[in-house]
Amino acid sequence: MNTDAVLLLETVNFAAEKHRNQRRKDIEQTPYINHPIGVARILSHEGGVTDIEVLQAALLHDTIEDTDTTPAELQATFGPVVARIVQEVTDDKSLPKQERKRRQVEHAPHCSPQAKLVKLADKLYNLRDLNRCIPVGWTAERVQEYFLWACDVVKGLRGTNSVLEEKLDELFKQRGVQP
Ligand SMILES: Nc1nc2c(ncn2[C@@H]2O[C@H](COP(=O)(O)OP(=O)(O)O)[C@@H](OP(=O)(O)OP(=O)(O)O)[C@H]2O)c(=O)[nH]1
Repeated sequence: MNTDAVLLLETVNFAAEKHRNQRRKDIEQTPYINHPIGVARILSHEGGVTDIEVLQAALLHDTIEDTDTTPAELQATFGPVVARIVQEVTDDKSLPKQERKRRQVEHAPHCSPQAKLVKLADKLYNLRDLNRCIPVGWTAERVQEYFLWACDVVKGLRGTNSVLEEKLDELFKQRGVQP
């Protein structure tokens, strides 16, 4: 097997173990790992991304934010570039939600191109997921607010991958959100 395939298997296995007890917020309680795998697949399959470190960071993108994984652990296991990309896309969960959301909008234009790719694919996955089914307890207004906020974040990520950006724009248009 080639080196990239071995690396991706190691990475997806690490993410699966870290997220093993977590579920998505949908009624079916989909295993959480479906999300990072789907984000990495959007990048490779739709975005044409072949940079292995970006694909690894996509698989790991929620490990620091949502599990006991530390930046040092990612650095030791996957190297400094992957660890840095994951840190760039990690929210500080100790902050109040509105402040976290505000910081994402503010921070987006200052991310590296690699982190911008992960963020674009993450938003595309989550918006498609909202179209597929509404998370338990969410109102239609909350869904619309997520679209509006995601549009603001994406504004700061533009000029990174035209295919992903066009697909996001189509979703915003369907919701009447002005990109
Ligand atoms: N659409 C959808 N999202 C789900 C589902 N299950 C979990 N999520 C996650 O919920 C988050 C969005 O929910 P919010 O209420 O806005 O944020 P919060 O969980 O961080 O407080 C996203 O994570 P995040 O890391 O905060 O991403 P982002 O909000 O920074 O884009 C998304 O990945 C689901 O079934 N459908």
